[in-house]
Amino acid sequence: MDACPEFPLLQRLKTTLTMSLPYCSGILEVPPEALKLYYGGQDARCVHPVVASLRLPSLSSKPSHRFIDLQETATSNDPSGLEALANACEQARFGRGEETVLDETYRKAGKMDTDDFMTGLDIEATGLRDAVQLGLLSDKDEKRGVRAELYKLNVYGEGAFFKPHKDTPRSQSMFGSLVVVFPTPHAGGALVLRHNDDQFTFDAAALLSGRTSSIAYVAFFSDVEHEVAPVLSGHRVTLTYNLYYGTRRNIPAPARGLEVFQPPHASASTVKAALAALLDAPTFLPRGGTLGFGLRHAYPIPKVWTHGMESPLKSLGAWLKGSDAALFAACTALGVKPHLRLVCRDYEPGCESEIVLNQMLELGDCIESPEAALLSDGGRRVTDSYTFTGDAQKPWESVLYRDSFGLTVHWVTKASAKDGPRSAYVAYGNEASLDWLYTGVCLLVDVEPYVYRSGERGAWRV
Ligand SMILES: O=C(O)CCC(=O)C(=O)O
Ligand SMILES: [Fe+2]
Repeated sequence: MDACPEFPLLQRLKTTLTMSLPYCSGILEVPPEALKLYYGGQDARCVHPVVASLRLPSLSSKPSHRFIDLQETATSNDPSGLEALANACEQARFGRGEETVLDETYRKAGKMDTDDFMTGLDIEATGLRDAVQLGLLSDKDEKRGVRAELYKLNVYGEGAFFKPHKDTPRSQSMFGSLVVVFPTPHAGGALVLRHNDDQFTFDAAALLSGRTSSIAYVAFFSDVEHEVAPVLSGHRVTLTYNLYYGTRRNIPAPARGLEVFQPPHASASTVKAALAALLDAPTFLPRGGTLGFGLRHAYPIPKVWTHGMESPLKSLGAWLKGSDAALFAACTALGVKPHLRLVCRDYEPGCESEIVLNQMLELGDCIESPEAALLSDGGRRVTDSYTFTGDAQKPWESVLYRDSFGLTVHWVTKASAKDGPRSAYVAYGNEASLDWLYTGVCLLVDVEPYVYRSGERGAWRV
């Protein structure tokens, strides 16, 4: 019999939570003003959408000022507004070597410069900039912040395309591009991305089908080659933004109305499906147990904890982001309670066991055995600790500590030992010395025995 038949399911869950991609994509529901577009010469940028909408009749009577509600085009059969927008565009050029060239065998599309139009889409207020930051920057870079600079409006009519290329970085801090696709009726025009040996397709026409108040977005790093396949019918209207590293900032949880497709870890429904498939396997933890996940993002937890400070775990649930938020939501949706905990290990040289805490402790200044102090203050020892390796030959790496009162934890992803708060204590060995209790933050999930979870309460089946 296969030693670990649920291996592919574990692998899927781990990959879902940790996979890093060179791009992110999704759909965002936006307010009506975000789909309003003013164009037609220098003055278009000076027209505030609210003021402009009051003055529409006089505006539209002037041929140099035009307005289009892209939401209306999504439901009407009259393409004249989109044709007028397409006609107001110039032919798009592109960079070839040192030059900017026009070559319709390589790129066929219309373009408008930022001086000549004004979009009602506010990428800050709608949460789009945050979605890009969350989806594209890894754990290590996530606090760098993203600044998005509007670059062009493009209209790809029937037969328009853009052959494979990489975007020209406009400065050293430019690291990528963001493309927003409006819900205008069109077919074809998928964006194909290539990176190393991987290929990804972002088909906005398919993603937006049946939606009138959403935009589709894709953001990718500058080293990603990409091409726009020919548009088969209709008009593909896009905004492109150059992405720069910005100033450090914390990012909030995903915006309302945001549906993330990539990366998978930022989508609660993808994480839920992967976790549900694992819990549905009769061979996985047949007698129940505890699943452990290290949090993958950094949080504004005070680094040094002293007695009297608020519990660092108290408000963390509301702060979770990206994969952590998705995992928490997925557990809740499946009816398995996620518990945020601190875990410490290696606090004593040579001792590899872990102790899980539900609050931070201050050990004080006369500690001979920090381990005993932690255990007497509510800490629980992980007596059987298994870490998923991702290696089919030896799926679990285990550390067993013979003690029948502790916890058995199966770590799908491991908590980094030092990303939580820490507190100082004086350890007495041969001589007294200042030492630190280091903690990591993790999420523990109690899994019921298979007979219970597969019964009536197996509500996680999706
Ligand atoms: O419209 C797209 O999806 C990509 C456009 C593009 O590659 C560009 O403008 O450089
Ligand atoms: Fe491009």
